Amino acid sequence: MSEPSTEEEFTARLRALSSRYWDSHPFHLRLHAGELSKDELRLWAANRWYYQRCIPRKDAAILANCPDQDVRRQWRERIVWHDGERAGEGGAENWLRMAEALGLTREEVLDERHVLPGTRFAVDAYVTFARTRPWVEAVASGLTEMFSRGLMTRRLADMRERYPWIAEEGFTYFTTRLKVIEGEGKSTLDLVVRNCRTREHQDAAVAALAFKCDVLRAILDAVDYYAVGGADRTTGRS
Ligand SMILES: O=C(O)c1cc(C(=O)O)c2c(n1)C(=O)C(=O)c1cc(C(=O)O)[nH]c1-2
Repeated sequence: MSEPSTEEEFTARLRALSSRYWDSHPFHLRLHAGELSKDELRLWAANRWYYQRCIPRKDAAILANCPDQDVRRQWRERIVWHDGERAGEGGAENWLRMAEALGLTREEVLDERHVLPGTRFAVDAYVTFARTRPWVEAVASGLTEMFSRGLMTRRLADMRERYPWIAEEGFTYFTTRLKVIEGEGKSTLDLVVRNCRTREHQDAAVAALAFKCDVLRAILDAVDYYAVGGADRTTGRS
């Protein structure tokens, strides 16, 4: 069996996956350049909703699989952040408000009528991964968040500038997310490094992060196909 990487080498291997992250996806490039129509932005928000909705279930699967009380105490905060302490609060609620600011009704987002098959398959694969893999691999798969801060900061600035018709309340999801993201990314990285001491575990964590990058890109592939081609969502034909 190979020797484990040092902490620095292991961290560098994880960070190197940033090239596979969804910031460079053509759909994100068009979003940032201000090139999306209102319908395309709505399709994006309604599909991302399915990801947002499933994240707390993914995190609950991690809790269920994790025997370490300290880790569980730290991790459960994520579920509270997304679901809120009570109805009408939390990240999921703020995502819905953004969808409304883009012109969608709450009902059409909640009933998932715009969620594309590719989005559903990709997001469901992420939840299944967290349910079925060791908890530390599932935690490692969430490390895409290390890469998300720069992207989200740019997205917020570009959307405010390039889509001035979006009301400021629509951006609360991103402004509040940005406040927690740096701390979460760093503590998640520490957790993965501390708990992956063999080469085998380190390789599994790198593979988990690569898998997650593919989940995210698959969501945008689905949205991009229907947005660019103007394909009919029931037949898939242009
Ligand atoms: O807007 C983005 O680009 C972006 C990316 C990611 C990510 O990289 O996984 C997350 C989020 N946003 C996000 O808002 C969020 O709550 C989140 C949770 C997770 C996760 O895997 O647990 N990723 C992300």
